[in-house]
Amino acid sequence: MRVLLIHSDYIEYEVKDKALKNPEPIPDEMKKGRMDEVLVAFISVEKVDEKNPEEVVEKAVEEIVNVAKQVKAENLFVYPFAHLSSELAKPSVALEVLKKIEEKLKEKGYNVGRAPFGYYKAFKISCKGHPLAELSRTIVPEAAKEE
Ligand SMILES: Nc1ncnc2c1ncn2[C@@H]1O[C@H](CO)[C@@H](NC(=O)[C@@H](N)CO)[C@H]1O
Repeated sequence: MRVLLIHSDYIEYEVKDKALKNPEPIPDEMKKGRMDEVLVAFISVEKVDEKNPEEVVEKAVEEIVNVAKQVKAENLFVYPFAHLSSELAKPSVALEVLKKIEEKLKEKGYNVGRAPFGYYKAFKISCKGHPLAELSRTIVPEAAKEE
């Protein structure tokens, strides 16, 4: 899994078109979204993550919470982003992993938004530009490390 973390004044998105034959079904209110004072996590779920999705969910949540505490962000935004890797997991696994990350972050008390999965989206983001405002993480299941 590849994660790009951007501490932002805001992020906003608008769904434009289907990028998959069967994108995630979404209600009208999810076709546009905005979150302010937010730590945005652009996430590419990778093929290697299919070896242990539960483990990469736990590790991703830990990494995101770690950075959220450092930058004092209470709002988090999970953004499905298929452009951080050339070895992508299949969409069914990716969507489940992203939903689990969202769920577990909420369980930890954060306000969590998520952009719809399987669509082309226009988006605007305002990076805060401080030293910890742009970070990236690579997360792999332990099993993959032994190979
Ligand atoms: N392994 C994966 N990890 C993260 N997201 C993934 C994925 N496989 C499919 N998607 C989603 O389907 C859209 C088309 O690839 C993706 N759309 C995007 O990445 C938008 N930024 C438009 O390009 C994304 O919503």
